[in-house]
Amino acid sequence: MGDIGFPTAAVSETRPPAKNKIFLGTFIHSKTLSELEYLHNAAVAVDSLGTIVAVSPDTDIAKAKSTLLPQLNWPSDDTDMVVAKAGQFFFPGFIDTHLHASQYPNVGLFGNSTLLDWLNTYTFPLEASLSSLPKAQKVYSRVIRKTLSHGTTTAAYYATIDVPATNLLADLCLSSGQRALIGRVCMDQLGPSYYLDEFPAESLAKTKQCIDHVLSKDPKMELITPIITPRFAPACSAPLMKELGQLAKETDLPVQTHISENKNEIALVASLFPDAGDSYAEVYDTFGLLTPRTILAHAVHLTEKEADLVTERKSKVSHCPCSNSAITSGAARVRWLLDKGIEVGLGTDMSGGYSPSVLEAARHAVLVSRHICMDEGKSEERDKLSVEEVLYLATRGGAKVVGMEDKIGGLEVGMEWDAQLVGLHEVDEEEEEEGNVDVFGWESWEEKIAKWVYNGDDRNTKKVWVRGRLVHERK
Ligand SMILES: O=c1[nH]c(=O)c2nc[nH]c2[nH]1
Repeated sequence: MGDIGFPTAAVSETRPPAKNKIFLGTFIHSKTLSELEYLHNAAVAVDSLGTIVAVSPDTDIAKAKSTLLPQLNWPSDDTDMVVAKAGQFFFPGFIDTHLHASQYPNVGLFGNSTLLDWLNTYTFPLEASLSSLPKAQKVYSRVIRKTLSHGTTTAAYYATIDVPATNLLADLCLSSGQRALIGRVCMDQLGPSYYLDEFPAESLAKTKQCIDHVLSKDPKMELITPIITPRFAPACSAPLMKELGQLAKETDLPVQTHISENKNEIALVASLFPDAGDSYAEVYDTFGLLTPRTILAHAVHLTEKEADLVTERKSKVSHCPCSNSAITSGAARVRWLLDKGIEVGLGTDMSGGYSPSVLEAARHAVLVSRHICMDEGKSEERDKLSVEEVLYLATRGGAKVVGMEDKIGGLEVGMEWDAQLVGLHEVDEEEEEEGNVDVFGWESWEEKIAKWVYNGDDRNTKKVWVRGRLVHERK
């Protein structure tokens, strides 16, 4: 499998020397929210550190060798050429802005539950059991491999309250080469007695241990980043949220939490925090947790005033349509959030969500937006999200949500090569079919992309790179 895999020690010190690479073929990425850019017969040059250093139109392999290599001063025997086959294209890696690595074994297991009973029945027992490191190793290795195989190059992970298991997740992301935000879950109330931080001070100290661990392994946060993770307001006491808000201010680290997912949850927040503002968003704001680096998952039932506050604080939203439908939380109004100027990305939210695939989240986002349109009297045709728009949310939008828009989400010079090679099956009577998307040859590229969004899966994800390194290859 070539140069797959990183050692687990600090990234910058121990990376094996990588070769320069030139990718050749069709490149597709979002230009704006509503527009994809298609570059055919092009070459993208990626240096040994994984940075895109040239994008060259009208370049085939011969021209790349005769013109691009000399321009870059790269010796041809030290440069790998990666050529897309007919029907294949390069696309930015997906960014999953919200998922619980620890809940992966439970995907598809939610019955008819809704948030609060789902947490007690399915979620807390599983998360608690991951204090067993062999079990955590099995679950975390699998979720990383699985999400990579679906083209997820960056993941904002929740782990559990357990420090060694959370640190293991960080180590495994490093060794697998997946870019990740690693969050130790903080919760000192509401959960069962066997799965709680005892005191705010303990929760804070354990969070700091995980932050230190991540920074000791990747001091420049080139691949993994610690993220402060108050589970959600009902599970965090006021003193704990205050400490975590203070920590966010001191460290300028990102924060992730849940907001306004379910109506009973919102009522619970109002009853638990009568003195911390008038709404769920104001509770977080009271404790300094609504920062420009905060990722708010769900945001299904935000009021106008709350959305305005989120806009003002420049906090971001992770839209989790599979989860919102599966555990009957509601339909988040993405167009409305975007109109408010809020940055939105997509989250699989495993295991509230049942699928590891951001592509699945993208198609579900399209469908949920149509349900909003059918909710007569409230919405307009323009609430519908297009294929182009959900692909933007899956890449550039997600990059903004995780605060990495200068590095990932697009394929321009200066960005890092976090990308996937997608192949769609060209119908041929002689050949066995591969995957669920059939291309007959008369489709435009726009139509091929639409077919991929609605019917594609991991069988179409042929290769995946993070920072220029191959991290998944479909055999
Ligand atoms: O979808 C969700 N998954 C969770 O694990 C969780 N915890 C609090 N709120 C939550 N929502």
